[in-house]
Amino acid sequence: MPTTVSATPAAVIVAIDGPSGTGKSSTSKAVAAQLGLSYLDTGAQYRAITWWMLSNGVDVSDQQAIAAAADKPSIVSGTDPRQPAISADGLDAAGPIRTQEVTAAVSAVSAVPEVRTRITELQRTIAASADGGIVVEGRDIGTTVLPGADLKVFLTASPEARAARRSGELKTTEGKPVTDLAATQQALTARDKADSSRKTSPLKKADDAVEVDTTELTLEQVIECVVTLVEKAAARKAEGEPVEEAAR
Ligand SMILES: Nc1ncnc2c1ncn2[C@@H]1O[C@H](COP(=O)(O)OP(=O)(O)OP(=O)(O)O)[C@@H](O)[C@H]1O
Ligand SMILES: Nc1ccn([C@H]2C[C@H](O)[C@@H](COP(=O)(O)O)O2)c(=O)n1
Repeated sequence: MPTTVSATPAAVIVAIDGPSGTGKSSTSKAVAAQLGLSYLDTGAQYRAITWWMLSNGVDVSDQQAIAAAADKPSIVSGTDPRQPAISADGLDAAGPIRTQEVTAAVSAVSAVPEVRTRITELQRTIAASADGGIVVEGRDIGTTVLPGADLKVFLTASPEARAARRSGELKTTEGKPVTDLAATQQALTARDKADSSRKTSPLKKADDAVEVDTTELTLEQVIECVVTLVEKAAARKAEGEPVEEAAR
């Protein structure tokens, strides 16, 4: 992650969406750190509520049980891009939310409307209190959570590229590296399908989002591209141009 912090001319709200493994988290953290913005990982919030449910005996195959428990845990997110933090009922969830057990259950939990209402409210509150601007990444930020964002970016990449990126970092529950590329790609596309086909707030590119295909780009190139888009959006915002213009 770059260490230089350059000044943005206006406090911008940036929405970064896209399927799994397209580079949303890596890009969002680096862009926020470079431009001195706050950062919110909304996937981590859905993962944290899923982890809480799994740890507290909620049957995650039962939509009604999930809905009934949606308001119970306290989910707290840090917004420092250099030290992302997430807790559920005061317990550090940063490690447990990345296990395969949580990854396998998170699409089902996050599809339940009561969960989405709860987490969306939390996200809007955090974004509204980020006085210096914020980069919020997820699946429905540009379409549902922050439709008035100053800049919307939709990251894509081929399933093969995403699986190759993911397989380098995944661990089994026993702590062994995941080496089966085909299985990784299958799990990733299955999660995308579930996230894109759910009724409430599916994964979807906002009409006014800038699409960036990262398949052939290095992470550094993607970061540079998004930094430029944010700087342009911030300059337009400072000049008082309409929000729709800022997102082009
Ligand atoms: N352009 C790129 N080239 C190569 N590797 C990349 C690129 N972008 C991201 N990566 C790597 O791919 C992996 C997944 O990236 P990241 O976690 O940022 O994706 P994501 O879209 O946030 O995924 P998810 O939605 O599943 O959390 C990381 O190991 C990251 O370093
Ligand atoms: N805005 C969001 C963010 C995430 N989700 C769901 C769908 C994902 O499969 C899951 C985990 O996200 P990740 O950590 O992989 O980015 O959370 C969502 O529905 N809406």
